[in-house]
Amino acid sequence: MPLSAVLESFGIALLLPLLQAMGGESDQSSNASNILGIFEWAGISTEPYILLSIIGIVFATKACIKFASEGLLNFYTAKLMLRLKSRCIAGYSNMDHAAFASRNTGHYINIITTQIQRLAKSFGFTMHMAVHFISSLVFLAAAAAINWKFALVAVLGGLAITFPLQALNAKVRKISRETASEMSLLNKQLVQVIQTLKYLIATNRTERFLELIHSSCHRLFQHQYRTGLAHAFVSSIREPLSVLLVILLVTLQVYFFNQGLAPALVALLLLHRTTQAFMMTMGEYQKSMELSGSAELVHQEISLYTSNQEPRGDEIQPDFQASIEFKDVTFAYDPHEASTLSNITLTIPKNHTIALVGRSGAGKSTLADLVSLLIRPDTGSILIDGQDTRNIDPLTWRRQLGYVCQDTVIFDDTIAANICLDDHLYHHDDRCRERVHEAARQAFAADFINSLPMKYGTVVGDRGVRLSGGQRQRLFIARELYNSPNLLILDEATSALDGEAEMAIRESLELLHHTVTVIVIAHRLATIKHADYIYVLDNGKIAEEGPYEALCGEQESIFRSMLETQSL
Ligand SMILES: Nc1ncnc2c1ncn2[C@@H]1O[C@H](COP(=O)(O)OP(=O)(O)OP(=O)(O)O)[C@@H](O)[C@H]1O
Repeated sequence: MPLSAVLESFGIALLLPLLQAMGGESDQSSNASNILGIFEWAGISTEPYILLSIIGIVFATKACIKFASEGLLNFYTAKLMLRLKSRCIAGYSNMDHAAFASRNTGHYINIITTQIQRLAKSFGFTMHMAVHFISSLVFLAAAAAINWKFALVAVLGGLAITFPLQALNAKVRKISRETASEMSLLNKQLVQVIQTLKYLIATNRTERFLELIHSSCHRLFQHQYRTGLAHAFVSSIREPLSVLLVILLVTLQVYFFNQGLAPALVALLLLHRTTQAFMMTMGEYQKSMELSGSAELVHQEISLYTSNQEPRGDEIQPDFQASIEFKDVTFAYDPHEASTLSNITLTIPKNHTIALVGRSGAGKSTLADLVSLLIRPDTGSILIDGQDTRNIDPLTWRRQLGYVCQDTVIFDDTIAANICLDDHLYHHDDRCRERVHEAARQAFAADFINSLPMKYGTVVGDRGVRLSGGQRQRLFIARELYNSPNLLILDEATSALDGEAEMAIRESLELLHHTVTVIVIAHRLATIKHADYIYVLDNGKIAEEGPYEALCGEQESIFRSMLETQSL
């Protein structure tokens, strides 16, 4: 793009011999002679109509270069956005679970959708700024070649206006940071309200949350208004400053310099372009400052996920042939607080069903998260087939797991896609279709699916909003069974089901007995009656353990009191 400034300067400089010829100045300035000399050397006629045609060609070429360079810049801006989005998504998906869970959904949506887009825009403004700055130097150099005194005055004038604008830019930068974090807050509140809207409307509690959203929008409006004002200020002073410089130079020309009219006019024209290019540099700088908060936020985010990548012990890819062992495992979510799990030692033999029971908050789900390697022990070790999980590739391990967690995970897609995660495969692969139907039968979901108007093609809505709680749980179980896992973790997997449905699923799962390893977490003790071995957790420790019948025989035990409260 500076090439277009070179061309424009050349085009303007060509006016010098033209004006001198038209004004009848017989004694041409040395600059005009130099320009004409170049033409004569190249064998090009210096007739006025030839000069005018060349000026036309120069400006047309400049327009083509501008079009091509803008196109290229847009391409690289879009590419930058694409790469950043892909890198962030990949970075988040490989992030340590605890670090990922420390931020809310709104924050991640804000980074990936809005902040990266703003950063890419800021990149575009920075590139424009560099181009305008170089162009202003080119115009200035051309003006200096024609009239160095004018150019010197223009440089001094430019420096004088730069300093006051710096203070304005610092302010814009501060507002930009505030805008970026306000956007995160607004997204967080929006996601929260949208996810809980049904409850909020049903209990008439929308007002408080809408107020929060409204005040966040209001703060954003103020930030936007203030940056807009600063931007308007810089763009509106561009013209008067340029004209002021021209007036100053004309005054100097008349009273002090007293040079030929044609060089003075051409130098003025070039300096006018210099001022404009310089003010555009300032304008683009300010626009990029308006978005600098987003660039800082994305940069922080990249550092955060880079330094919180999940540990990968890639050497060993476990096949799970024998057992999972916990050896004196201790874990705390917060290193400054008491441990959530302490001195856990247990063994889960392959193809056995193990149950974890205990009061709410005892640490059962935390233990399941340790098994899936979502979190890692602070002390002690977890071994799979005798291999320390620190050396194990977590992805290979997780591929063998089925995990029905408490928060039912349903995608806004068809029933079939919710089970096999690939609607196309379901429709084009008979084997896949059979497996989907089989998994639905095992999860006691086939009947309700077949009663739906579109059966397996029914779209279930956002988080399965068009299904009942029990239907969602059965669909979730069907997905995990479809994958034929080696280890199935069922964390309150049947809590939303009626007695009949729970019994049916239990019977289905009993068919898997001794073919799949199962960890069942349940409050209803009837659910775990057929487990091979039961661990009772209390306050993060294993308080009792043994087979169901043995635990039933204990007096004054936690298990016993749970049995009594459930009248079993
Ligand atoms: N992501 C987390 N960050 C911080 N603390 C957590 C987190 N998840 C759980 N906890 C805390 O760890 C403790 C054990 O939680 P956990 O979910 O393992 O209990 P649980 O036995 O499964 O309970 P429930 O039966 O109610 O599901 C609780 O005190 C809980 O507040």
